[in-house]
Amino acid sequence: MSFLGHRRILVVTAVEPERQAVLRGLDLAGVTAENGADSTIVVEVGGVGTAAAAATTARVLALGRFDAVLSAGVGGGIGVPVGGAAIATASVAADLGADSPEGFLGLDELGFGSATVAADPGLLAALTAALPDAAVGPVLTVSTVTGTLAGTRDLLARHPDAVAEAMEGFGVATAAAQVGVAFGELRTISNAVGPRDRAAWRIGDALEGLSKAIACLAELTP
Ligand SMILES: O=C(O)c1cccc(C(=O)CC[C@H]2O[C@@H](n3cnc4c(=O)[nH]cnc43)[C@H](O)[C@@H]2O)c1
Repeated sequence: MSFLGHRRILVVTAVEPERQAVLRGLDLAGVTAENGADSTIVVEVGGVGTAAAAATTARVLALGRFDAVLSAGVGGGIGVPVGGAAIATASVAADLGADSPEGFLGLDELGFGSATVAADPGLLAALTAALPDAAVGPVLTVSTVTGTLAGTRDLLARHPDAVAEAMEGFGVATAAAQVGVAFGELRTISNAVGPRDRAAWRIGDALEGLSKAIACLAELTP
């Protein structure tokens, strides 16, 4: 059996409710995920933020049992409605750099490497085929959730094609790239990126969307 065209896939979520949503989706499709030695799919909680996500991903990938990793969870939508899905063409560390009177200077401009990790083309193709209604574009990874109009405008000016914002993708991607494992990112939308309105977040809708998306992925897999 395979999942998304891969023999052994690791799914990394930030928090346990996201892991449970992924497991419900697999269950809906009749796929069993266990954190055991023989599983096709293993779902791990990595923690919130890039450091925890990268460390967890690196630790689990070091077992050498995986040929793909998917960063999955809820996220802020950029032109994508609550409950909808966003698939990353790349994960971008959008606030990794330096501020300056002239504006933000990213990692690339500073000469310290790249703030972008592209999704694996095969994994991206499998995700978009299974989820034809999902938005497809760069998914931004931030350390601080965007919460002001000025911050939103700055971010969108720098990343006009971005479809979502979350806090882990770049960390998972960096760990995957270092060991040559295929990487992808899937987000379902809990809130719009914009001025902070925590009461408007719909985590439940996004988790339900995540379960449905994962079920679609599993059903499409031969
Ligand atoms: O209420 C808050 O201020 C708050 C601050 C930090 C994190 C949270 C979470 O709920 C973390 C869970 C998870 O959610 C992802 N997420 C969801 N929406 C966004 C967003 O608009 N921008 C960035 N990340 C978002 C993120 O990946 C976290 O892991 C709440």
